[in-house]
This record gives sequence, C-alpha cells and structure tokens, in this order.
Amino acid sequence: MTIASSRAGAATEDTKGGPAVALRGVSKRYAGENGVLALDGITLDAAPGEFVCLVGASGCGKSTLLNLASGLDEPTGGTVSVAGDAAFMFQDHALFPWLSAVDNVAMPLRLKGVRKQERLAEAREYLSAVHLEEFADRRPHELSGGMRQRVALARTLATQAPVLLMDEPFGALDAMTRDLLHDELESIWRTRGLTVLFVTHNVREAVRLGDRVVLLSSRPGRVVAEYPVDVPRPRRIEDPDVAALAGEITVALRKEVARHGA
Ligand SMILES: Nc1ncnc2c1ncn2[C@@H]1O[C@H](COP(=O)(O)OP(=O)(O)OP(=O)(O)O)[C@@H](O)[C@H]1O
Repeated sequence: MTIASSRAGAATEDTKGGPAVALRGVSKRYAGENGVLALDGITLDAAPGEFVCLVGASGCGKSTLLNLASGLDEPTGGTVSVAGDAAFMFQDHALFPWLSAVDNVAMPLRLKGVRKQERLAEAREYLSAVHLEEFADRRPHELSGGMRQRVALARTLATQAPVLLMDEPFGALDAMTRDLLHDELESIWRTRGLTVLFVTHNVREAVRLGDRVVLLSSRPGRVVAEYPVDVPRPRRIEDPDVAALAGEITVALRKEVARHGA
C-alpha cells in the first residue's frame, strides 16, 4: 500500500466547526452473491481532538469502518465526512524495507513535493518525536518490532493529517513495548491536538487510551454502547479504574459474542 492511497480521498470534506469525523447511518454491504452486510446504520462522531476507541468481536466491521473513514472504500448507505485529511496506521507497519527509517518517514513529504533537504530535516523531527533520532539511518530489518511501529507512527505524523485512523497498531507488540508506545502516542495526540479513531481487540488498551470506547456488535456491525472514560490522565493500563471499566465493557462484549456466535 502506498502512502498516497492511505490518505483520505473521496470521503474527505471540510466540516468546520463540526465533528472531525462524522458517520451518519453508515452501512456497508460487500459485493457478491452472498454479499456480507458488514456495517448497518452506524452513526458515530469524533470531536476535534477526541480519542475514540472501537472494540468489538472479530468480524464486526471495525476495519471496514476505518476504510470508509479513510476514503479507501465507499459506504453503500449513509454518509461519511472527515474534516481534513486522515492518515492510516496498521498492525503491519508497511514500511519500505529498502529505505532507511528517515527515508520512510520522509516519503509522505516526498509525495507532496517537499524538497530533499527540507523533508529529511522534517522527517528527523518526526523521528525524534518517537525517540528514534539515533536510528534514522537504519533500515526496517535492523530495528525491533516496537521501533518499526514507531517509524510507522512517525511516518503517519509526517502526513500532517489531523485525523489518525489506527487499526490495531500495537497488536503484535509485547506488553512492555506496547506500554511505552501508549505513552508516546498519548503525548503526541495531546501535543498535536489530533483526532484518533483507534481499533483494538484489547479492551484494556481501549480504556487506557480513549476518551470514549465504542462497542460494536458483530455481523452486521452496529453501535451497541458507548462508554465515556472518566479515568483521569495520565493513566496506566494496570490502574484499578481502567481495569474496572474494561471489565464492564468486556462483560457487554462477551454478551455480543455469545448472541451472534462469533
Ligand atoms: N473486501 C471484502 N469483501 C467481502 N467481505 C468482506 C470484505 N472485507 C471484509 N468483509 C467481511 O465483512 C465483515 C467485517 O470485516 P472487517 O474486516 O471489517 O471486520 P473486523 O471487525 O475488522 O475484523 P477483525 O476484528 O477480525 O479484524 C466480515 O464478515 C468480513 O468477512
């Protein structure tokens, strides 16, 4: 996947003064004889600067929802609006293996036509935001899994998109590394005033990071419940308040899984 195609396309429009992301009655039925109804009437807003986490059983349409928000795919019903550009970050870092960390991060700037000296200087700044300035010249295979995800995060930031769409970005990392990346993402989100839609299977991670956790049902995906997270920041994943709310959401998630046999 190229960076260009990972950024918002047709779905992007200016929604000044309104939500950063607005899904109104959004449905998605995939084509084909037995076309799956992946999403059914999803209405969901993310305010500018809000961190919204999406949880749900496997196959409930979380990735479909992010694809629609990014403009990579189109809904079959309802409307999707995003104020400004949206940038995608996946569990698979999708870095170019033949490019150094700094060249990977500079790629979105290169695609925008930013001159070499300028884009490399900027890319180094994004790398330092994720504490990787000393690894700028390494190629992806010379970095740990956590470092590669940091490079991917820096590259996502380099798109300068105000909206980040994150599809289980830390799902493959060990708990310790994930903890560090939670701290870094939270600090970047806060200092840059980003709006984040963050998909995860990990309910604790959702409560650790989110201002709000949205629970989706499976097949078709619908919004079952929304949980504002009132636990003050900074939070730790092992905080009792995080665990308590995560427990409550997990009970509701289990009910959904049982209901749909997913
Ligand atoms: N391109 C496609 N063509 C047909 N069906 C699809 C396509 N993409 C997804 N689906 C179906 O749509 C439903 C939702 O898929 P999606 O990947 O959005 O769910 P998810 O919640 O992200 O899943 P997971 O948690 O397992 O990653 C699934 O039943 C899936 O099989």
